[in-house]
Amino acid sequence: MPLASYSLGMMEASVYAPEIFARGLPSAPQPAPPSAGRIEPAGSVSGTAAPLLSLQAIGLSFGGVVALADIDLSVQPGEIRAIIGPNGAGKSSLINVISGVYRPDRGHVLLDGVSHAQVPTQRLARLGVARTFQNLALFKGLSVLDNVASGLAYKVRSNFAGQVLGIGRSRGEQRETRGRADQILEFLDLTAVRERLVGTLPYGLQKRVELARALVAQPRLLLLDEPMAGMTSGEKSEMAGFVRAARDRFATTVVLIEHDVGVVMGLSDRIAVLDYGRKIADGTPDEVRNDQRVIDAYLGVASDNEDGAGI
Ligand SMILES: Nc1ncnc2c1ncn2[C@@H]1O[C@H](COP(=O)(O)OP(=O)(O)OP(=O)(O)O)[C@@H](O)[C@H]1O
Repeated sequence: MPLASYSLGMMEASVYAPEIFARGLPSAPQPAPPSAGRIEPAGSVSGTAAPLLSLQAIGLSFGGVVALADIDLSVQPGEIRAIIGPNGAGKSSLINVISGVYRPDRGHVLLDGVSHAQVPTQRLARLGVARTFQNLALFKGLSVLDNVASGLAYKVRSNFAGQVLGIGRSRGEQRETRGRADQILEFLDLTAVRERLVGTLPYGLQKRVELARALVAQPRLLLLDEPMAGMTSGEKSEMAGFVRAARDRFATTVVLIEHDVGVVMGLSDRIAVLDYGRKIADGTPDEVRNDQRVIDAYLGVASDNEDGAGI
């Protein structure tokens, strides 16, 4: 069986190149994206550029359970790419393979066309990849600002605890980190809750704080694991607007898995559909919506979709 590999090598070289972090946060943040209403279709993404992320023949099993079988996926720079599918289809497994949490049994994950073995989370951040989690992974007893600042902990010399307590190696570092965090808070309309302990915020706002923490490092690739899970329909529209705004503002490539197919259809440039660990469709929202295999896979599971939006 060929060794699985994870491909990030060139990414590492390029992550230190000025163009990635030199994009800079917005000096004058744009107004917050629309908080409700239908999301306009995503802007066009070139299909001819070299993919930022590409999965080749990924296979993953847990004992006798095949979670992923022969999955190919290509993600273009600047694209919002969704992965959907019924329960147990393999979505979480796939995002865990992309983010290096799982090592696939076979296949390759390539970033910028280069392959590496499984990458620890800390190193992923250095390579320009950030993610959010299905179940929030925030420091509930810390402020919103400190949580967002923690998204930059990997790139400063002083450690995170030192920064929070103000005893880090460099006060300048601390100022810069907080300045960046403040800019992202403003961008995501979170400034009003800057000093609140995260655990005291409503769930929808906590999800947005997690997005802020992932975004603060301006990742090239942002992986969102069910970013709208547990939200009301208004909160979902708002979150979708923020994801779109983040892509547009920072040119971040987004890969997301999400149960609410209605939201995904309005937000994504392209959608891959998994069923029983296999990719059964891949295309634009319209192509996917009209694909008979997708319709069949979702028959009988429409109640999973809170809004009953169907496909
Ligand atoms: N850690 C694990 N151990 C054993 N089996 C697992 C594990 N993780 C996933 N599986 C199995 O792999 C298959 C794919 O699961 P996965 O969680 O990736 O699907 P999913 O599409 O994310 O599902 P859901 O929408 O319910 O979260 C399922 O059959 C699941 O039971």
